Amino acid sequence: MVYVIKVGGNVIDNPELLQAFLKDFAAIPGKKILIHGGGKIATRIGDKLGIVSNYVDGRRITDAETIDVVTMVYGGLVNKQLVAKLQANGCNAIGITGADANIIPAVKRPVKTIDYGFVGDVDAGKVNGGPLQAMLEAGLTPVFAPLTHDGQGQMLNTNADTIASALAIALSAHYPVRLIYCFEKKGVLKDAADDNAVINLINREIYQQLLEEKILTAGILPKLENAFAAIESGVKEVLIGHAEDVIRNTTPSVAGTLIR
Ligand SMILES: Nc1ncnc2c1ncn2[C@@H]1O[C@H](COP(=O)(O)OP(=O)(O)O)[C@@H](O)[C@H]1O
Ligand SMILES: CC(=O)N[C@@H](CCC(=O)OP(=O)(O)O)C(=O)O
Repeated sequence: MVYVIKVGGNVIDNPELLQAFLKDFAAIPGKKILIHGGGKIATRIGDKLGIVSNYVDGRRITDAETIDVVTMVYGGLVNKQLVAKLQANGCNAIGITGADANIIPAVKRPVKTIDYGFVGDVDAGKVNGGPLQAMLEAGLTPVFAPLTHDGQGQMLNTNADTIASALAIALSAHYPVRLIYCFEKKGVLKDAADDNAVINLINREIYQQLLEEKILTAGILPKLENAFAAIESGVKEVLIGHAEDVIRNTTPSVAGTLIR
């Protein structure tokens, strides 16, 4: 089993939670990949530079100045800090973006009603799993920043949940894969204000119902859409759960929300 694990910005932003998560992640035996977000840190550093962040439907409008900020923040600061902390925990991490070894080619999102700027759309079928497999077989743990490229020299900003799903799909051609979304809630909640109202299982039918009841909002929607995309393209299991439960979620007795 290969574990493809995504950790979100709210965990990265919380030093204690992050430290505990990285220690647990490092302790997971076998082949694994980490994908990180960092949207909040990019916003903060952008603000310091006078480059204000704008979002539409949870996606950052990435103009020419913003792609430079996110390339620095995700590909540099966040990625390398995570790698150094994993190394300190005995995990042989290698930090990369989707441009490295051409693992994630993407297409700049076409302008329709909204111009997202340098945002990359990924076709999971075009992900190059080969270099990833070579790293895993060499005992390395790839750590991905949420960045892709257009093959013509331009870096692109891609949502980290989408990258995790695309990498999980590409690897599922070679290994059984469990995709785990780790964030600061115990799972998908039936009531966003009640941290204990975890929905244990979501299938397409339940998902439709939850959408109609308007229980799901903002941040959780891209996670679920990417989770279903993964399940429907060969990924064996997808879990959405708390970063504190990451070890448990690599065992059969899972905590959080299972997507089926
Ligand atoms: N039904 C729900 N269950 C869990 N989280 C929800 C729900 N509806 C909205 N959310 C929000 O979605 C957020 C997660 O999205 P996001 O911040 O993008 O995650 P990440 O930290 O992984 O990048 C949570 O912090 C939570 O506030
Ligand atoms: C295109 C787009 O929106 N990209 C995201 C990438 C970072 C991300 O996904 O971070 P979290 O997982 O912490 O939300 C952004 O710049 O915010």
